[in-house]
Amino acid sequence: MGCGVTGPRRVPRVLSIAGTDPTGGAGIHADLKSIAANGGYGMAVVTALVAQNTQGVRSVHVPPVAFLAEQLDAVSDDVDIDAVKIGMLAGVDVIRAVADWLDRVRPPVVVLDPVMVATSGDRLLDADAVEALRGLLSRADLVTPNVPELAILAGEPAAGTWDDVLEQAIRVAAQHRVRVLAKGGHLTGQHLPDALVDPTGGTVIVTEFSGTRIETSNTHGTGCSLSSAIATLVAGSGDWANAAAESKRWLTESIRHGPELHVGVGHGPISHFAGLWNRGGIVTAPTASEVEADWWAEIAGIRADIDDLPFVRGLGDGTLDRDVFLRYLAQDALYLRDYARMLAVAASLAPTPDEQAFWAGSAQGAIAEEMSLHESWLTNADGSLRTAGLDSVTTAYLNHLLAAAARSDYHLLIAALLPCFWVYQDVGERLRPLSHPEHPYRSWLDTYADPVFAASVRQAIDIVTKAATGAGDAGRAAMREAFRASAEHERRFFDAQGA
Ligand SMILES: Nc1ncnc2c1ncn2[C@@H]1O[C@H](COP(=O)(O)OP(=O)(O)O)[C@@H](O)[C@H]1O
Ligand SMILES: Cc1ncc(COP(=O)(O)OP(=O)(O)O)c(N)n1
Repeated sequence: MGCGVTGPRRVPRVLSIAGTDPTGGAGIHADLKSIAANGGYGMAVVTALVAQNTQGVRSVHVPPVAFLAEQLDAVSDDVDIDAVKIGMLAGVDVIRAVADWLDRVRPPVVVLDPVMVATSGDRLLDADAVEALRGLLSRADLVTPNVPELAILAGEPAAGTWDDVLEQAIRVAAQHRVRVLAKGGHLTGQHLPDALVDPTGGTVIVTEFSGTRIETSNTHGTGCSLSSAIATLVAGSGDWANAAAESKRWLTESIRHGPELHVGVGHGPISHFAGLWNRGGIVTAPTASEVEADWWAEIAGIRADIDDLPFVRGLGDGTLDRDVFLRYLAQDALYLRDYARMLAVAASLAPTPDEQAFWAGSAQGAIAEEMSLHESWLTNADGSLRTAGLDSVTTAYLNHLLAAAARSDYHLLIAALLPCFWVYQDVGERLRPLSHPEHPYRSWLDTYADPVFAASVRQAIDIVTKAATGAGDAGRAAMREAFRASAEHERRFFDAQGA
């Protein structure tokens, strides 16, 4: 069985073919925001320039249709389009040009919002263009009419109840063999459902999405935004019902925050990015090197204290009592045995094969180091092993690591594991030059010259700081604290045996 590894998310490339709204609430402006808010890369081809604001439409200018065709070709000649959302089409000539282009390019997802009349009551589609618009239905995968638009597509009077809306949507869906998103915005009442009517599997499947009407006048561009969101999400997942459900959830959140924007005095826009902003979307993350500098500075005091410890000084100048040193190494060997286990847990939680291999390799390295300590230092003259039990300082350090591992939180665990690499190497860097042929701890000091160890410290720092950049503010703060606490345990570990 192949176990896939998640790569970077593919960003759907979504084209909006629609009119403009200089106040940014509807048309291509709303579409681009909606596409971005739902994780897509937005592109736009303008069908009509509309002088409008939150109070209404003042005039419409439709550029020559040949220029529309040029815009469409400019995009499709260059970009692989994952989804198209079609909004305001203005008139018959524009509809024909878009239909021709769709027939040539055949984008994989086409969502048609059959824009006919704005909230203000102003026409956005010529009266004689309705039949041409019906002709586009067969080229769409989903059509998203509001109540009056659905009635016009059905050639019937507008529905007055949700049940009537659903029946009308089923008739339109069956007649044109196209999915219809029936929307309840133009009905009255607290309950405000939408429903996906899907005839594409032979029988018509109706999936209803319940909702509650928000008391607000910020509903300008809701239809544009909803249809763009669905096009974007379905391009990513292929799941129409889920895309519609998620889009409605996002739209509801965005409608709720619309009034905070204070845009216009009429029907104001929705706040497309409110959810993102509220969840930290405009906070920039530090780079990995900024995290590295910040964390290193955070433990500067601990590092200075370590350098000053009698144990470390004695280790450097060779005056350290041998028995004290051996007690230290005995604890180190005990520590390494469990540290290797935590490294193996990190390997099991790692999100990529490279990181998995790194932690697994480090676990193996820690066990090898423990075994070599026994061989070279902890074997008594009679061949027996010098034994020791875990002291309280080693136990506390291991408990800190165990707690991080027990939470199965990869980020937290690797932050807690890092000081054993980094602080150890840092201390060694300063001790190593003190080594000389007669130094009693020469072989131990010289291990710090090992370039393989230096490379693995570098890799550990890179992995952990990169993970921290993507961990979010709270996650990064927790990682920093786990890192600091481990550095403090390192200090106590050096200090524990006295000197
Ligand atoms: N006041 C509101 N509260 C919550 N959702 C709304 C509100 N008004 C519209 N919606 C939602 O906005 C979307 C568009 O609705 P609708 O008004 O029916 O279409 P259009 O904007 O195309 O005229 C639908 O998902 C609908 O449920
Ligand atoms: C250029 C343009 N296109 C569409 C609309 C209508 O937008 P819609 O999403 O239907 O929003 P309402 O304003 O009708 O709720 C528009 N005004 N301008």
